[in-house]
Amino acid sequence: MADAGIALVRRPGPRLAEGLVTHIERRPVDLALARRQHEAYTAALRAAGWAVRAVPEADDAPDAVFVEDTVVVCGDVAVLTLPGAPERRAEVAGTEGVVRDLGLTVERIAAPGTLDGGDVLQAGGTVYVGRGARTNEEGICQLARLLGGRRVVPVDVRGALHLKSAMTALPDGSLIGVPDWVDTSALPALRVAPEPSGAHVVVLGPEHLLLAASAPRTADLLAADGFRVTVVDIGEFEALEGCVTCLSVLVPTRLS
Ligand SMILES: NC(=O)NCCC[C@H](N)C(=O)O
Repeated sequence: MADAGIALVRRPGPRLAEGLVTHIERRPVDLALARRQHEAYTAALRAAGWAVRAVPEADDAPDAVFVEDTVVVCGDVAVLTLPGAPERRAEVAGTEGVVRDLGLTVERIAAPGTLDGGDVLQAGGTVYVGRGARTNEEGICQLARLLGGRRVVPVDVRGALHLKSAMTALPDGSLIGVPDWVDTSALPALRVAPEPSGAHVVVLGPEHLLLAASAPRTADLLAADGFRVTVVDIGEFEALEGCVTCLSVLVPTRLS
């Protein structure tokens, strides 16, 4: 059964260990283990009802596995990004082919705008966009125009790579994360995640969440709230500042 929608993923390439690190110390990455972790992550999406669609691999792009950063899907519109890190811009072409195949309306961020998908958090009817090292004001303005009609709220991010490194949303649109990493004055209440990696929650279904194994206290907290919580070990991606959110783009089934 795969009725939740389509999940875009991209397998880790041979140069994964060369991926960018900004806020953490570089440590070695075990490519074979990363590939196994990615398969388990993909299996968790499938088990939750998502039809997994592979974006063509991009072997020369070490960070290509973090496919979320290449596109923002909002309703029927797919906005191809212009990643803030020049090293990552070649990743977008492969994603474009797939979103065109899905029949989405394709738009794109253009220079001098920059925008990473990891900075875009859709929560309820609001689109929060992180303003920081990877996403600039011009990128946010372009996104707001392309998503015309949606409420777009810029949020300053400090000390974290992306907005979704710092906070994500639960199925009811409420926020969970690390208050020190975002300008909370732009936000409604932000529930404090007991550990930093608990800031990253993927909504697999109305009562089903995906979390990293490195966030056991957050997993317990959300399970106590009544959520079904699936946990995956993504340690080799966390070594490159990745999280559960950035390894996929979920395109929910549109009900008509
Ligand atoms: N959305 C995300 O959180 N993406 C993680 C990207 C990690 C990658 N090493 C980078 O620095 O771009």
